[in-house]
Amino acid sequence: MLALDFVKANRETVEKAIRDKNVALDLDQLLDLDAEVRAGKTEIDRLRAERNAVSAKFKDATSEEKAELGKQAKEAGARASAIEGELSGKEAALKALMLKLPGIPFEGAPIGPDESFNTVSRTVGERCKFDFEPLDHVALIERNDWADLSRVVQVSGSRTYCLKGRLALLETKLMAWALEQIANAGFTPITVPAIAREQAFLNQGQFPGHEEETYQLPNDDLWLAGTAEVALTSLHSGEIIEADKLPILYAGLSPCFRREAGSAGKDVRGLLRVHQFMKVEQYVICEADDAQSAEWHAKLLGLAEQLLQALEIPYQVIETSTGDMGLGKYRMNDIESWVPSLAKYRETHSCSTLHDWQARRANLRYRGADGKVRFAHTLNNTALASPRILVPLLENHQTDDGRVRLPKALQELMGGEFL
Ligand SMILES: Nc1ncnc2c1ncn2[C@@H]1O[C@H](COS(=O)(=O)NC(=O)[C@@H](N)CO)[C@@H](O)[C@H]1O
Repeated sequence: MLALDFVKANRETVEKAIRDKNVALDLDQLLDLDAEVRAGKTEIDRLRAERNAVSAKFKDATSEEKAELGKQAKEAGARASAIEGELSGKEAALKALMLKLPGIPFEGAPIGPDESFNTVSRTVGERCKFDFEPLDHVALIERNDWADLSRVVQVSGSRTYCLKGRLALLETKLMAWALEQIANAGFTPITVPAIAREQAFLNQGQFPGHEEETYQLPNDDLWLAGTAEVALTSLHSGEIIEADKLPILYAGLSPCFRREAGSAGKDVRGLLRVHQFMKVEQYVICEADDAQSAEWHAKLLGLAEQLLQALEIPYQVIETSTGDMGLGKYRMNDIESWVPSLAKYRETHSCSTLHDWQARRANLRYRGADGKVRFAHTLNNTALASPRILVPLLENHQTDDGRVRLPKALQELMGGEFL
């Protein structure tokens, strides 16, 4: 969401963001509707004032004057409620259009309609050269009986899995390890429900627009979130946070649910793209200061890179294009990890700065040191998401006899050199 006065004062910038982010939004229609709503409210106030002025004359009026005054007051009141009736529809339409206003992308973002315009910022880590034919993660799993990817389908349908044995243990320890690493960086570990109300999805930005990617619990008017970001964005909604309590830093652990409605046929083999997964999420609420947001963006990215370096997974950092970063983003850097069997880097992390775009939607405010109340800034990044991270982890560390040598950071966790 953007402030209307910002939109009016920065018309060109907003129009450019609408174009660069491929948003179907007619700014004239939005501003005309806003003008109609404001004119309607002014007219209602005038009519109410007129009715009050008329009523004030009642006490000194003669009986026939009273009849006339009563008629005038009734007419003014009827006119005001008629306008009020029209207004409620217009205000709902205005709110729906306001929710489609894009966050202004930062000037360094590649301008383009989709991910083909993304650029690589940096590549880190040597891609391993195997002196044997490497297996893909599914073959490694089957060889070591580390998951059930087939019989579970008759129970839970496609894109579901059971991790088994040491791989099941590894996932649980990985989540705890990631949570602890981010907690050691000063973030408060917090477990977060995937169950959330519709308003939380509107606040975070998943709605309107991505309802079909979200599992719904219609009997309870609830939905299942695909990321802890949904609940964390609304946890402090409606509060006015004191400046000395900022930044609020959360390391959010939650199950994540995604319908992957638009992904038919994509990544159908194995663990890359599933309906339910676990994720540790880095989340920041900070003051409405672009420099602070930029610092936190770099910090969140750095923490994710630290985890990947500890897991000894080669990766690259992506500068995401205006058309690919999503409606509310100011900036988004994905991190893509090397997947040998695909001979490709695949996204495992996504780091975003949103300035106050989510905070306006979530009514997330703070009182600055100057006493002024402002909307906060929010940022988020993946710390680790499993089972997707298991794909590069298993494949990059496999040995010629189909075992997996654990990176040092995990050997102690798992009590041995091999998974
Ligand atoms: N369907 C899926 N199956 C497995 N992992 C997934 C799936 N969807 C997303 N992920 C993992 O979750 C990470 C974050 O997802 S994201 O949509 O890109 N971004 C977010 O959710 C942000 N809140 C940052 O975490 C992805 O980088 C990927 O590692």
